[in-house]
Amino acid sequence: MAFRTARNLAYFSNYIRNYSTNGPLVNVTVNEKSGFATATLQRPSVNSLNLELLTEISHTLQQLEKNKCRGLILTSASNKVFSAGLDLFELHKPNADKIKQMWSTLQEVWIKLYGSSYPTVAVVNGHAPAGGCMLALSCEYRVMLNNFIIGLNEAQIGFSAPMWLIDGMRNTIGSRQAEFALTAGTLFKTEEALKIGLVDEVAQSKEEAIEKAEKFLNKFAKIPPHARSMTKAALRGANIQALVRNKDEEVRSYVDFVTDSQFQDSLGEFIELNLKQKLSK
Ligand SMILES: CCCC/C=C\CC(=O)SCCNC(=O)CCNC(=O)[C@H](O)C(C)(C)COP(=O)(O)OP(=O)(O)OC[C@H]1O[C@@H](n2cnc3c(N)ncnc32)[C@H](O)[C@@H]1OP(=O)(O)O
Repeated sequence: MAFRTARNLAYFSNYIRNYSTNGPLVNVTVNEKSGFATATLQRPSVNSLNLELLTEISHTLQQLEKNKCRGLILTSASNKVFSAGLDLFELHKPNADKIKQMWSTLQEVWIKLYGSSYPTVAVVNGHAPAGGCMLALSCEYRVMLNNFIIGLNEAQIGFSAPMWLIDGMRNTIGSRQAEFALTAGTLFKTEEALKIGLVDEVAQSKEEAIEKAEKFLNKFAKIPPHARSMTKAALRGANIQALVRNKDEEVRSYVDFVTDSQFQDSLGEFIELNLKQKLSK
């Protein structure tokens, strides 16, 4: 194929890069000029994290690392929900093998996103409870749109967030606020989240949020990427290593916990109370 113009060439290379990372549940576009990638979660209707979506996010992060991504903006195709967290219908009356894979892939996603060598921003353009908040917290910067909620509400559902996520929350909002928030399973409105430092900026539209995200990523334009990533690794490495050491044990105890009848009862009640779609009896 002959490239008649530089524009044609740029279009083709953009196509190749999109092609290599895109899947049905995560759309990735790369701005050839800035080198920034935008990964858009698009699992209808609320980007709940089932095994398929988690696997695709994990694959996307791996590809971005391999392609020496200059910066990532993580966002949602929905204008109401960034991500509703783990797929609660898949946690209810589960297949133990699938739950095992789900948790292990969730750990992988956190390790890759929290530990990425490139800078990351979450454009939180919708609600972000539990696993949705986890994705946003793994990024280095959060820009959130007004009138949504974000937080780690695991306690309300009947379990505790894992240690690595508690540490992420603590590092972001401080120990005292983290203790209040996690023990009560608080979901914060955008303005409240800004006040406690759970999000960094508020935007009125997705376009404005993307602009703010790019402005954050551009701060690193003159910083040598290896110096930036070494510093990030020094700051985040201990948390990652703690999970890596305990990965299999955590999966085992999580599977035991989720399959226990006491948790299943409390999850069933939560679903009945909070989600429109009722359980099939
Ligand atoms: C994260 C790492 C460690 C911790 C591990 C796990 C923690 C978790 O992630 S557990 C998941 C916790 N998630 C929640 O508590 C969110 C529950 N959902 C909501 O609060 C609301 O749905 C939400 C605020 C996200 C959106 O509200 P609405 O815009 O009003 O939408 P609906 O409530 O009508 O929901 C639309 C549609 O989506 C289904 N849904 C919502 N959340 C989930 C979910 N987590 N899993 C699966 N499905 C979900 C809901 O049932 C509706 O379905 P339909 O009735 O078929 O339309």
